[in-house]
Amino acid sequence: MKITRLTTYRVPPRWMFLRVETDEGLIGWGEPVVEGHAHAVQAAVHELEPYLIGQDPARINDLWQLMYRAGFYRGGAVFMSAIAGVDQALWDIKGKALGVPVYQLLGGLVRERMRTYGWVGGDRPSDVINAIRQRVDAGFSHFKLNGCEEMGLIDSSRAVDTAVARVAEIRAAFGNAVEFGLDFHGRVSVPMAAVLIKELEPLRPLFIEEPVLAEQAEHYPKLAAKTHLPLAAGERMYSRFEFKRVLAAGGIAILQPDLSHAGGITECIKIAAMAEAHDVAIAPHCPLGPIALASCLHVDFVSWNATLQEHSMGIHYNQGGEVLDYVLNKEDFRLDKGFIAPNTRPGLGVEINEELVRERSRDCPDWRNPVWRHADGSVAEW
Ligand SMILES: O=C(O)[C@H](O)[C@@H](O)[C@@H](O)[C@H](O)CO
Ligand SMILES: [Mg+2]
Repeated sequence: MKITRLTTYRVPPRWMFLRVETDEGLIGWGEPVVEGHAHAVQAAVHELEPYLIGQDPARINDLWQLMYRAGFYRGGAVFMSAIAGVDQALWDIKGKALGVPVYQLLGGLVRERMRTYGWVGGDRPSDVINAIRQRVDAGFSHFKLNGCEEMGLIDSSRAVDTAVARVAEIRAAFGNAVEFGLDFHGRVSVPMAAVLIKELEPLRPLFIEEPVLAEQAEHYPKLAAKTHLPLAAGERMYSRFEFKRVLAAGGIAILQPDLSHAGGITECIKIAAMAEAHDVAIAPHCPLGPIALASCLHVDFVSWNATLQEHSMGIHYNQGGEVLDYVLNKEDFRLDKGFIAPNTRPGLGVEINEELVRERSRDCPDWRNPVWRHADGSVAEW
């Protein structure tokens, strides 16, 4: 079998799908995208074509190394997301060719169901109580919300108290019947993270995500030494070569590689194994579409240390498109009180509505995240 064509489709709300064709008629789908940079990733995917066209799609490991090493420059969000989408599509083809789901190719199930969580509260986490109540009434118990709005390098006790008060409302309304991660979203500086985490401790969030920006990763161990709250990070790290340093330094209890940013299934399986060796959990990051989510779940179902899976159903970013819009087999993504069962279809298990993908890709608006500024006019981390 040989790879014959790569076609990319930028689709609302902010995703990109990759369709890989073969000379035997088998099609594989991937989701290479960095939110807000779809055009860059689209170019990076098509730059990989000389390494892929005419190649045997079964040789996933060799093609992964070729895509990673042959172009001399490597790593980073754009290149690794391009590789991720191709990798996902190659696993999809392999599973379809052999008639088995990808998790079977990776050694089979380690669990019967996987716990997931969704977002509440939006960019500026307001009205989370009603959002959580709706989800609790539907049987869900695990969520994530932004831990704060923009935060100055050195900010005030009022800013800290506002963030803490919102979380206190959740505990007051639901007690410990719910679990939630607080995403600092890279908005919090190293000094303010220590202050904010300390004030949040009594409210016992399940984890603190991106307590500081990935470029401040050397501070993770120091922050972890000051708190008992589990720290989580990974959505802005793009290969096992980045994760190895974080694991060696310690401080992170939950790694969150993104299956569409960190090199795909081939790479994230390796990251999961490295994490397990350090007694670190994985909770793959996934604010994206169905192919990314399916890829996460195949890694979850074969990784003993996978604990939580993010999904983007109902996420505040999904204006103009929802996770299952492009999926024909919606029933395979049903959440039962937040848990999801393994998808037993061959490959990744996503039956793509190709006609809708082509239609929605024709005039797909560019999504960009908002640009925030502090009161003094300086750029704020979003
Ligand atoms: O944890 C999460 O889902 C992420 O922080 C998410 O909010 C961002 O990655 C967003 O997708 C960037 O455009
Ligand atoms: Mg996050």
